[in-house]
Amino acid sequence: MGYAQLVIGPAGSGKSTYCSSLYQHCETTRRTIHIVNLDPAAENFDYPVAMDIRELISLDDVMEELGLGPNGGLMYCMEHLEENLDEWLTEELENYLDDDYLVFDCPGQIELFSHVPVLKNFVEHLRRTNFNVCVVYLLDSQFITDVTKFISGCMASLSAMVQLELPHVNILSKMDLVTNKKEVENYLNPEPHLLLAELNQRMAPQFQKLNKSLIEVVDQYSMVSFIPLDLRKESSIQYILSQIDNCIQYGEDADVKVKDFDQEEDD
Ligand SMILES: Nc1nc2c(ncn2[C@@H]2O[C@H](COP(=O)(O)OP(=O)(O)OP(=O)(O)O)[C@@H](O)[C@H]2O)c(=O)[nH]1
Ligand SMILES: [Mg+2]
Repeated sequence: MGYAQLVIGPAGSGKSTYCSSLYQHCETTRRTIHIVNLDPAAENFDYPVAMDIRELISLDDVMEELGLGPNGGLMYCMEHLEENLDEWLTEELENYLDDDYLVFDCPGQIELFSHVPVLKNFVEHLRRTNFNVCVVYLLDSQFITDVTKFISGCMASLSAMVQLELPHVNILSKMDLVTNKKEVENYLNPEPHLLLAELNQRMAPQFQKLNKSLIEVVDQYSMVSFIPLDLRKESSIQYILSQIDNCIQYGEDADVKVKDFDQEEDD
């Protein structure tokens, strides 16, 4: 069994920075993780790159040869990745054995996890190769200064959740930049009825019914929960990692054995 995090979220939300901080954290705690670059447009890395999509396809070549712009070029690269899952990914994964822990640093184009099947097929491939996968969705705390932005952030995360159908951890990144901590903390675990009241207050009366449905959707998918990430604090990274580990049952082998044993005794 292998373990993997798929780190996604809007452009600039802090995915690559999160990956490198996680790497550093694991170095200090003497834990081995491997970071994989899935962004064909990435150029500088603060972490050792274990696998790299740029070895499969070059964005510059694609843009030049096909006359595509940066976003169209990226989508082309990702589709190329999808077509080469069986060859490229399978081969690359052969370097990783049982119990290895991979973290995939994804590009920020929202289409990738909203309406093209690339990442879905990617994770299905990982799961077939016996990986436990968790989606780590980063949202920039700078963008949730009011309820409308918060809901829009939730909806984007939700679209990833329904597409990928994986355990899902929402993270509010860049907490060190937040000046009004109280205001943001209100959105970490908000009461749905308070969100609704706030939304109704912000918007014209004809949207009340829609607002109610929106909040219900978000609430029923248990979306309204974000873990704050403050990279200045080791404890913050540690906590997030432990939540994710929990989702993918990393390090629970010992527990599982104890449970099996107990069960046998009960039977
Ligand atoms: N202050 C602060 N800045 C951050 C933090 N995380 C990321 N940044 C900055 O935000 C910018 C974008 O960060 P990246 O890690 O490149 O974001 P990304 O999600 O990988 O971006 P794309 O790959 O382009 O989608 C950079 O200038 C980072 O230095 C954080 O926790 N605190
Ligand atoms: Mg990045």
